[in-house]
Amino acid sequence: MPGYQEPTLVASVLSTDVHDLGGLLLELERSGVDRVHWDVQDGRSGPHPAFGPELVAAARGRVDLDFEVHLMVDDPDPVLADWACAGCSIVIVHAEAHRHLHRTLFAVAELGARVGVALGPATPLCAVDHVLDMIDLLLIMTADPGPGGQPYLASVQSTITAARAEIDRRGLDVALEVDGGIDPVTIGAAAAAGADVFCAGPGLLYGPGTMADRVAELRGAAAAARDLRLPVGAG
Ligand SMILES: O=C(CO)[C@H](O)[C@H](O)COP(=O)(O)O
Repeated sequence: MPGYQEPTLVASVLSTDVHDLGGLLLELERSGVDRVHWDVQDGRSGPHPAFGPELVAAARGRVDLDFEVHLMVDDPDPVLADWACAGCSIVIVHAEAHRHLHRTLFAVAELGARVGVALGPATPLCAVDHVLDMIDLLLIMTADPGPGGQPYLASVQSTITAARAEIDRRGLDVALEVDGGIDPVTIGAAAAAGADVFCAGPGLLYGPGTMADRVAELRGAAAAARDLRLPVGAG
């Protein structure tokens, strides 16, 4: 199945006390998480100002995990370089923020970062139709921008399904990420719809059991749902 990857697990650290961040990053690395997701909200597109690039640059040297930044801001262009230079290998901007999305995505690529575009839960897939062939990652929000701990919006399921179908129809190498309300049950729904990258926040960081247990449970649930999609012998 073109572009359909092994499940990638991404940890959103939005809900973390910055004083605990160093230890948490090391624990995430030990537990087998694939990368760290930094949520940036400007008080308009998303309600809470969170991390700045200086803090992320300081964290960059602490772990080998990949970093991605999710810019939930109305005007990301002035800060793209700050985040790429802070060590975020994937820079994700919102399609809703732009009249000139191509220009912003070219700017991300020129900075040497992988190019990501996000859709809010109410935004239809056609908002990225014209850029799908120039991005590395499409992030579909399965909760509104805001704090962690919101429920998974099942109404977004059809957007995930449509995105997977379009990526495969065009034979594109675009990772399909979901973000918001991901838990051991909803991760299966998202994987069954075709997502292959799963961002989870407080449930992954602070849920029951050890972090390694939670990582294994989420990854296992995603892989099981993914395997149901695959024809026998593929994978
Ligand atoms: O984008 C986000 C908030 O806008 C977060 O990544 C997301 O909410 C993570 O937390 P949870 O897994 O609890 O939904």
